[in-house]
Amino acid sequence: MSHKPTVLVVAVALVDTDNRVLIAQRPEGKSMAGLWEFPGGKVEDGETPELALIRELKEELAIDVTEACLAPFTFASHTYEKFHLLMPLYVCRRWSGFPRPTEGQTLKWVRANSLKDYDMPPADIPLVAMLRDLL
Ligand SMILES: Nc1nc2c([nH]c(=O)n2[C@H]2C[C@H](O)[C@@H](COP(=O)(O)OP(=O)(O)OP(=O)(O)O)O2)c(=O)[nH]1
Ligand SMILES: [Mg+2]
Repeated sequence: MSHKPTVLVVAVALVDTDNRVLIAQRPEGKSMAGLWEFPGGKVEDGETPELALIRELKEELAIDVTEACLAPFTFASHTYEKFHLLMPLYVCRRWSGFPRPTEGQTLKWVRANSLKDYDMPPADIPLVAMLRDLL
């Protein structure tokens, strides 16, 4: 029996017309600083996962996404030292606006085959393999 809380985080693979995926490098001062991740964040009380992701994409990348453009793809379920992460991953190919780093992150568009060259949180490793198969 584990006493770790389960934390619900939503994330997205934004895919452009060249089939590249957007990743963001977590800034200094945050947990797992320096690692590359899929944009997203924690689902807050009273939010659906989709509305949380729409909010996070506005906050972190200044883009607008609609719920209809969020396709559920897979999820991560990973035990960290202090909590268990449950993280649905959506795929999104349509948004409005041009993604820009509003929170000090570094953004990068990467081919699915090259995602393995970026240091990502351990929870993300299985997701990378699935994206490689999809794209
Ligand atoms: N966004 C995101 N978080 C991930 C990924 N992989 C992974 O282990 N995580 C973990 C890191 C964090 O512990 C948690 C997300 O927390 P966060 O700090 O980004 O949450 P947030 O955007 O709501 O930001 P904050 O207001 O809590 O600072 O999930 C990923 O690919 N994307
Ligand atoms: Mg975040």
